[in-house]
Amino acid sequence: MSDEKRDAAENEAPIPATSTTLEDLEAVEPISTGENLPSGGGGVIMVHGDIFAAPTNSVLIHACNCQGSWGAGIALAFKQLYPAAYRIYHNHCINVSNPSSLLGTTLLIPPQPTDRKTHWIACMFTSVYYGRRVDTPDKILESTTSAFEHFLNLVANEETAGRRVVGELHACKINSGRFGVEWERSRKILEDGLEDGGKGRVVFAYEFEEESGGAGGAGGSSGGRGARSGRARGSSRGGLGRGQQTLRF
Ligand SMILES: Nc1ncnc2c1ncn2[C@@H]1O[C@H](COP(=O)(O)OP(=O)(O)OC[C@H]2O[C@H](OP(=O)(O)O)[C@H](O)[C@@H]2O)[C@@H](O)[C@H]1O
Repeated sequence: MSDEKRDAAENEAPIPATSTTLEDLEAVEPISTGENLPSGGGGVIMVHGDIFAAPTNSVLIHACNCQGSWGAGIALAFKQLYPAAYRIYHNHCINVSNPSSLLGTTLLIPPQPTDRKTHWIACMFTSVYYGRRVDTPDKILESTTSAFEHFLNLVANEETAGRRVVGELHACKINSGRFGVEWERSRKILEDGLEDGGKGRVVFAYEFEEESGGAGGAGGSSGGRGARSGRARGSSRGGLGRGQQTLRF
């Protein structure tokens, strides 16, 4: 589908207030035991499961373009599950005179009372555009570095302000689907960012198996039902080095 057609389709697509997807989601209970956390220093811990089942008040981190569309991949699932947060993201993008000025920044959206799940959403602007006009991997990684630094500052500011609870940090394998950047390269940037300014924080990053028509794969499918079309794999605990543990959510 051309970018123009996709934009038009996205504008027409209704955002469901309730759906089977949302009902299903209510049944997903996170299992976060806190086992296998690195002692002392923070880092990235791989987990198996569904990011949308993260504990209440968690921050869900994903990569975004600067055009104000959550039209495909996991972003489409965010749009369906958090319509109020989507409107904040969309307005944030269309209210700047030059969308590319958002590149390398993060928008941290607090939990919205009208959204069904109490999650923060962190939108890391890592490419100006999407589809055929997506930035190069090197440029995306450069933007990821500054966006993640910005993100950690925003979290620290929220904690200092103390108005709202900022819970665990949970990320999908940012940039590794439609943006086409090898996950390990983005993971390294998160690790380095946490080492520099993470204050011992941990980011849980999700291994997520796609079923056909799911969100993954660079330049892949149109997204279908978005992230909910995938399924969690079984967990494996213990016996792994730091940064290689797997937990199940
Ligand atoms: N429920 C779930 N739980 C946990 N992990 C899940 C999941 N569902 C999918 N994943 C995984 O999440 C990773 C990211 O894969 P994606 O292709 O989505 O994102 P990306 O970061 O490469 O690219 C961003 C652009 O895609 C979007 O669409 P728009 O352009 O806005 O329309 C954005 O806005 C950007 O533009 C892949 O590993 C998926 O397996």
